[in-house]
Amino acid sequence: ETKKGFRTITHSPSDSPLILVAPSMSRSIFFSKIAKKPEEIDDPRPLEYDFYRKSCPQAEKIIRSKVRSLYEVRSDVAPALLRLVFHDCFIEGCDASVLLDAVDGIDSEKESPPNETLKGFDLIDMIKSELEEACPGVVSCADILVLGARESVVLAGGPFYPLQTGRRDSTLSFSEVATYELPNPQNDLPQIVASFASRGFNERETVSLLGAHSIGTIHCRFILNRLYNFGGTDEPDPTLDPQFLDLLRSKCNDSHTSLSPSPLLSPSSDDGSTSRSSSSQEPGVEMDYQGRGSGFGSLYYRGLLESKGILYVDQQLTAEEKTEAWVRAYASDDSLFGRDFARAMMKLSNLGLLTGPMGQVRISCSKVA
Ligand code: HEM
Ligand SMILES: [Ca+2]
Repeated sequence: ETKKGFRTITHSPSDSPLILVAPSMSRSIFFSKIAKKPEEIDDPRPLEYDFYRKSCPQAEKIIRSKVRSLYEVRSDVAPALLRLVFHDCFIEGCDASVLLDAVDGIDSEKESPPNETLKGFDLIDMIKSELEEACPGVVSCADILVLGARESVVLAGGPFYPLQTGRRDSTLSFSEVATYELPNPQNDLPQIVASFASRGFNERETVSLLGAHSIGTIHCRFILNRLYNFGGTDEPDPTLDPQFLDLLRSKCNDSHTSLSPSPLLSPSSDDGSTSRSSSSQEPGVEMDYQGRGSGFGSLYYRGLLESKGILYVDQQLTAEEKTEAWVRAYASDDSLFGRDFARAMMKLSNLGLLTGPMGQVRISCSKVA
């Protein structure tokens, strides 16, 4: 129905009167500015599938192929990008806040103690620079993070999951929040459950997300106390399988204790002995320590059932029946794990949405535009 160049649109059966919209107005502007129900007026624009289809049609393809080509030459690409998205999304949502550098003496999340060993910032920069060449100023760092992590999961043998895009980048870094709200590897089960519940994840989702610990490396500093001096006892963690204890001790020997004076016993204190640049030389244990090849998920959970969890926090998943039941389920059913992990990753990737007109699209992911 046309009336002097205006289309008449009824946007919902119950809504009246009709609203006149100029044909040139984009659908998104129309829906975000005019057609919202009163209680939704301040809501941000929702994410969309292939948000960049007009503004940068190659965006998702560029991200996919760049992650793949980096992965071919560097095996640590997948774990680095997967961990990065968790540390971003868990703190004030998926807004690339974790990527910002400190400025003018204001601390950055990057430098907060739980993020000291985060890797992959250089990878994000490489992906971003290709996108900037193709379509300057269009693709957000927050979208690069979630899409890069999805590609990493697939490359590591995990499930594909659909993701919408259109996230925008924060102008703030939340260093204090990261310090206190990122889970700690020494947390016990009630602490883990409470921490994930605060972000909307139930126990089943929490157990499935920890399946991310199927890939990557754990630096010795995170497990030394379990191996040599558990809870100040001068003894190892009694719940560790004895043979596995020997294997871990062979990779992380006692002399490391004096090299890195247990940041874990005082988790939130920065003892200054650990910098990102040195962590790559630090000894560690491969999550896939037996080199059993691909097996994203089930091998991790089977390890837990054999008391071979590497981090204390991993082994805690078997501490109570309610979560152990999910560990058992995932250990024996790959496709159940794949479905649950995919769904939980989608949920993680949509935490705390920052969409237009809020936030910005950074040009360099480490700096506010
Ligand atoms: C209770 C929750 C969690 C705790 C306490 C935790 C803690 C840790 C710690 C201490 C490391 C070793 C870091 C290092 O040695 O440099 C690690 C590695 C890793 N974490 Fe988690 N994590 C948790 C949940 C998650 C989740 C939900 C994901 C992703 C969905 C994830 C992904 C990873 C990955 C991929 C690595 C390997 C990183 C690499 O090799 O570069 N973690 N985590
Ligand atoms: Ca964030």
